[in-house]
Amino acid sequence: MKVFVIEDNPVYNDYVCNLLKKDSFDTMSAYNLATAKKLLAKSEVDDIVVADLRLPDGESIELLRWMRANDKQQVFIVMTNYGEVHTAVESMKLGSKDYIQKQLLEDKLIPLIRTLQKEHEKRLQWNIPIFVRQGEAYQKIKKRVRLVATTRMSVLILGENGTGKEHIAQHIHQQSKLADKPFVAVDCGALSPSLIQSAFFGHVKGAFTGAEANKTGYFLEADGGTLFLDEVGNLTMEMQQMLLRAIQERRYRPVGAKEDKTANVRIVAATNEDLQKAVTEKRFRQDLLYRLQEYVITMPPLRDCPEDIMPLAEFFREMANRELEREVKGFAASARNALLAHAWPGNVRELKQKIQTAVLQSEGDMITEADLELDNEPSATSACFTLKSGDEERGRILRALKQAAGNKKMAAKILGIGRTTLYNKLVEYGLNEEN
Ligand SMILES: Nc1ncnc2c1ncn2[C@@H]1O[C@H](COP(=O)(O)OP(=O)(O)OP(=O)(O)O)[C@@H](O)[C@H]1O
Repeated sequence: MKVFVIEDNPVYNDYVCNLLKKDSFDTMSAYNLATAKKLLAKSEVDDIVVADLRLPDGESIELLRWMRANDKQQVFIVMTNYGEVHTAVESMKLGSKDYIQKQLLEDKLIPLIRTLQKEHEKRLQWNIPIFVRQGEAYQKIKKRVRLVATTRMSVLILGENGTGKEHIAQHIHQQSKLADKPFVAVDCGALSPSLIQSAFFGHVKGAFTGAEANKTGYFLEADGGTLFLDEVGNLTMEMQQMLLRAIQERRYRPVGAKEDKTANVRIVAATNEDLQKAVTEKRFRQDLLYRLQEYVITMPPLRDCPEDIMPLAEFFREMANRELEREVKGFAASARNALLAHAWPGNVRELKQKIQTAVLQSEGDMITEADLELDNEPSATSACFTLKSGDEERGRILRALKQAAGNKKMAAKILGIGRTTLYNKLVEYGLNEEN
C-alpha cells in the first residue's frame, strides 16, 4: 500500500511525505495533475491519494473525476486551506473519502489513513488466512487466550500498532461459548463525536434531525456475542461514562427512547496507548479502565519475537504469490538478514506490506534485500530499549543472539541498540562467556 502525495509546493510535499514515512508508509510524490495521472496509472487498489485542492494545471477534483472514469477506486483525501472547506465538501459528493485542513494535518493525517487502511483490511478480513505463530512469546499469549476465552471476563489487549490485537480479539471470540453469536468490531477512533452515542446504542425514529428511521447500535448488533472496542483510548469522556454504565449495570438507552435495553455483550478492548497515563492526565476514567482490564493480554512487538519473523515472512510470500500470480520461491541470504535486523515499528502489518511489495517487485526467483526496501537504521521505537525487569531484558538478549546465530553485531541490530551497549549488557547478565 502506498500513499500518493499530490501537492505543488515541494517543501510541503516533502513535509507530508516525511510525516507518512515516519509511520512507515511508502509514499510517491507528484507536483501537478499530469504527473499524478502518470503515477496513478500504476496504482494498486489499496493505495491512497492525498491531494492539494488546487494544483498548477487544474483542481484535484479533476483528477478524482479522471480516476473514477478510469475505474480507479482508490481512497481520495483532499487537503484544504481555511476557507476552502466548501469546495472540499463538494469533492466528497464526487466520491472523495474525506478532507483534511492543512493546519490540522500533523495531528489528523496518520489517524485518518490508519482508519481507512483498517476499513480496507476489514472488507477483506474474512478471506485473510492467519498464520499460527510458534514463537515463545506467542505461545504464552495463546495460553492466556485459552484461559480467558471461556469466561465472561472483559479483556484488554495491549500492544503497538499492527501487532495483531484484532486477531487475538477474534480468537477469544471464536474460542468462547459465544462463538456462534456476532463479533462486532468498532474502531473507537473513527467515530464522529456527534454520532457516537447513536452508533453504540442506536436511536429511535425522529430522535434528532436526520433520524428518519430506527437505528440499531453496536450493542444490539453484538447482542449475545462479543463487542470489540479497538483504540478504546480515543473515546470521549462522555462516551466513557455511558459505556461504563452499559457495562456495569448491563443497561443502555437508545437515543430518544423512553426505556432502557439490556446490554448483553462481552467486551474485549484494545489500545496502543498507556491508559494508566491517560487516567493520570484525566483523559480516561479509572473506573472504566478497571472494568475493561479484568484480564490483560499484551502483544509483544514483532522485534521481540525474532523467531516469528521468517515463518511469517514465508507465509506472506506465499500469500502474495497467490494474490499477485507470481512464483517467488524464497529469500536471498542478504534479504533474510535484513528482515531479521529491521526494527519493524509497524509490526506484522509492516512485514506483510513489505513482503507484498517485494514479491511484486522481485525480478528473479528470490527476494533480494533491495526488493524489500527496508530502511535498516535502528528506528526510534527500537531505540527505546527500556525494559521493566532484568529477566525480561535478559530473555530478549538471549532470543536476539539465538536469532542472529551468535553474531553480536546482528543481535545488536535486532535489538536496536549499539554494539557497546550489548557488550555491557552481556557482562551485566553474565552472558559474555557462553555467547
Ligand atoms: N498471525 C498472523 N497471520 C497473518 N496475518 C497477520 C497475523 N497477525 C497480524 N496479521 C496481519 O497484520 C495486520 C495487522 O493486524 P491487526 O489489525 O490484528 O493488528 P492490530 O494490533 O489490531 O493493529 P492496530 O493497533 O493498528 O489496530 C493485518 O493485516 C493482519 O491480517
